[in-house]
Amino acid sequence: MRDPLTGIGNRSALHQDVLAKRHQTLGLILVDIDFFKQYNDACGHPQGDTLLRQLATLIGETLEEAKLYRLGGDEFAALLDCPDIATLKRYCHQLMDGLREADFPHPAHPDKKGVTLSVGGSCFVADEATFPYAYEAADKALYRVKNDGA
Ligand SMILES: Nc1nc2c(ncn2[C@@H]2O[C@H](COP(=O)(O)OP(=O)(O)OP(=O)(O)O)[C@@H](O)[C@H]2O)c(=O)[nH]1
Repeated sequence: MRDPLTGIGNRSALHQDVLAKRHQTLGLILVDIDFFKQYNDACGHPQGDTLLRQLATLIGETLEEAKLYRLGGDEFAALLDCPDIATLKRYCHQLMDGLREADFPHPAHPDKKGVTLSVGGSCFVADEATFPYAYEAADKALYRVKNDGA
């Protein structure tokens, strides 16, 4: 249940890990690369693959406590123990700080920035019934950020 490109877990692994942590309070952080299509078009698909691997490493290094997953395409997830929203926010800031420090170039970024990520998260008590809602909340938060151009 690993993603062959990055070696981290895949979507099924995320579901399995949530169920294994039933009744625990968890944070789910979803991460999506901005303008990845343009990155591939400008740098080539193999370099796009390299960026995906580099980001998997970066997310792992900046969120040491988390388990990581590639959900498909340019989407990643991190799952970690998280007692409250303040902790979740701290983790999200930690990730964005790590990305700024890494300063990956993106030659076709429309805002002439390096690689940027959209990040959204939610806290939930793990259960098969709560997970879909937690996922939807994190996904909505991510797309609010993406649409704001943050
Ligand atoms: N290099 C590489 N590219 C991939 C892989 N899987 C998906 N993609 C590419 O990821 C891109 C995702 O495109 P979109 O979903 O439009 O995402 P985006 O360009 O980041 O758009 P925004 O998120 O709205 O900024 C597509 O061009 C896919 O071809 C992969 O394994 N390797």
